[in-house]
Amino acid sequence: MCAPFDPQADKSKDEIELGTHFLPKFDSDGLIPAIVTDIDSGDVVMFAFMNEKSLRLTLETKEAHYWSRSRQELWHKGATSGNVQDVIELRTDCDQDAVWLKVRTRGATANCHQGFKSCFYRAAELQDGQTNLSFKEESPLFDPKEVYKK
Ligand SMILES: N=c1c2ncn([C@@H]3O[C@H](COP(=O)(O)OP(=O)(O)OP(=O)(O)O)[C@@H](O)[C@H]3O)c2ncn1[C@@H]1O[C@H](COP(=O)(O)O)[C@@H](O)[C@H]1O
Ligand SMILES: [Mg+2]
Ligand SMILES: [Zn+2]
Repeated sequence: MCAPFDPQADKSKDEIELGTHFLPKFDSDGLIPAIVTDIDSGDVVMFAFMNEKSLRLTLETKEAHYWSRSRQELWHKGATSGNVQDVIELRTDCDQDAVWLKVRTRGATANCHQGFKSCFYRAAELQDGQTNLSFKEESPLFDPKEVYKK
């Protein structure tokens, strides 16, 4: 099936940056970065990539779909864990080479496969010449071993 958006190639800068047509720019691997935030808190909860198919499925179903580079497969987030991300708004940036998904997450409301609300659950800080990570979320919202059985 045809994607409900045109490729960016051969479009003018004004059409891309100030127009009203979605003209996503995929990189040489056919991927576009997706930043994901929680609709209520505004926190960044995930960063992943989409290909044309996952972007189309996300627009059609209003549930986040990605392309997993490590698993080399289309990934409907939450298919195993139940933590489906309902997409409330999907934005693109000025030059349309990144997307921003504002989501409400189902189930345990954890977006990370480690059970945390956000994948960004640790902060880096320089201490005595060493950069240490400190946990910004107290504990995971689910037990990954139980949920993913691996
Ligand atoms: N559920 C997740 C998941 N949730 C969030 N993330 C984050 O999503 C990002 C992209 O995922 P991947 O690592 O698969 O893809 P990638 O970053 O393109 O590939 P690499 O460069 O890391 O190899 C990573 O930064 C992860 O931290 C997850 N990454 C992988 N999973 C796996 O997805 C499978 C299905 O989980 P559910 O979708 O929750 O059912 C399980 O096997 C999980 O382990
Ligand atoms: Mg990764
Ligand atoms: Zn994560």
